Amino acid sequence: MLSYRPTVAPGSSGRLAVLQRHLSAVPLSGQVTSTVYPTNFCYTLDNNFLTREQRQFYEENGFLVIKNLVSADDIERFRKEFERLCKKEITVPGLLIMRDIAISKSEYVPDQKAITKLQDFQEDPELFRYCSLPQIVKYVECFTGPNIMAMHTMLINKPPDAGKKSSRHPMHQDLHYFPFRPSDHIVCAWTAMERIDRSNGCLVVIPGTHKGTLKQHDYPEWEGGVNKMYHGIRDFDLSIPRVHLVMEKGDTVFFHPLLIHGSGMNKTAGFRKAISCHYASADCHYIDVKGTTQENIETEVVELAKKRYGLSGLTLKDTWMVRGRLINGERTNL
Ligand SMILES: CC(C)CC(=O)SCCNC(=O)CCNC(=O)[C@H](O)C(C)(C)COP(=O)(O)OP(=O)(O)OC[C@H]1O[C@@H](n2cnc3c(N)ncnc32)[C@H](O)[C@@H]1OP(=O)(O)O
Ligand SMILES: Nc1ncnc2c1ncn2[C@@H]1O[C@H](COP(=O)(O)OP(=O)(O)OP(=O)(O)O)[C@@H](O)[C@H]1O
Ligand SMILES: O=C(O)CCC(=O)C(=O)O
Ligand SMILES: [Fe+2]
Ligand SMILES: [Mg+2]
Repeated sequence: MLSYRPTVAPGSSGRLAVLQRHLSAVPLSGQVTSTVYPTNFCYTLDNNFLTREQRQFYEENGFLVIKNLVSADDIERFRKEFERLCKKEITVPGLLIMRDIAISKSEYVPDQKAITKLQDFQEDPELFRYCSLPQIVKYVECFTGPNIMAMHTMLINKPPDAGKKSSRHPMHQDLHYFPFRPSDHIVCAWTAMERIDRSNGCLVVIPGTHKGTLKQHDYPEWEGGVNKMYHGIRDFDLSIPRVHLVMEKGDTVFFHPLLIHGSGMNKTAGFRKAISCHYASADCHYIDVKGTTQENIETEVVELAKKRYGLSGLTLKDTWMVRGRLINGERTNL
């Protein structure tokens, strides 16, 4: 059985040392049991696929790392497809190609290497294969139940930092972007396409924050600029201990949409790659975000849709309805 050892930010407090010991001790993958579980789990479902340890870990921490879940062959295929898209050998409806703010504002002549992220690849059959990989969907079902929608897809190509620290992703909760609930039936799968550690900007999480509420998000006040829509938690206290998820190629983390996370600066010369999908139960329902902390992101997304597609009068809900794709079961609500 494999076990998972995170690294911990400097200045680890006693509390964090305890957490680290806890994290290292827990076996996280490889076993399917038919144990009957007690009923006090609220973030995972009773489908007997996760081990009791895996369930307990997710319940307490809001994330679960499964080692070596995606094969090197599949990752190679995603990488090739990414290159074809960057070189514009193919075009895909709805695909959003985003450059890093520091690169977009510089004299730098953009080539495929200037791309920081592909979003909304649901119409690209090769990349979308990621979202349907059976070994991923098996885990997803433990959080969403059998009616599964792929709501949001990304291939993140974190560039070498251009010296402005804009390759960082501020600490945030993904639920800020989502006008659907309940949050416990939403989960992100994020797969490392190569080894990812602190040198190239790994995911950084604050364990247990999935038990909290959705916080106010705004643009952080970063001197070197912030990428479009990279909102962060307002007045975020950086003294709170963070856990750095060091992952090998193919390792996959499943995490709750309220889990506070971000990613560090890429200090290497390479483009750090990860592929991800946010899934939700098709039985979730849309909410109106007017008058909530999510109103600011709705305004931005709606403005962008207007600029790109000339459509006015959209809501955040509309932009998600068109992107969602059924993966399993029945498309009931979303
Ligand atoms: C859970 C999940 C949802 C969490 C997240 O994914 S958070 C991040 C979400 N991010 C996004 O959705 C990013 C969306 N990206 C975009 O909308 C686009 O890439 C844009 C930023 C609008 C740029 O697209 P496009 O218009 O095609 O690019 P152009 O090169 O023509 O530039 C147009 C104006 O936009 C600026 N720009 C380009 N890239 C960025 C950037 N990364 N951040 C901020 N501003 C940017 C660019 O400088 C230009 O500005 P002006 O010269 O018009 O003032
Ligand atoms: N000044 C800041 N304001 C807001 N968020 C920050 C700030 N500095 C870092 N962060 C965020 O904190 C998270 C983790 O950053 P951290 O510095 O711990 O990781 P790192 O850069 O990968 O590692 P290292 O500390 O080894 O450089 C990232 O999401 C990053 O964007
Ligand atoms: O840096 C990454 O790979 C993760 C980014 C992220 O958390 C997001 O786009 O929501
Ligand atoms: Fe995120
Ligand atoms: Mg740092």
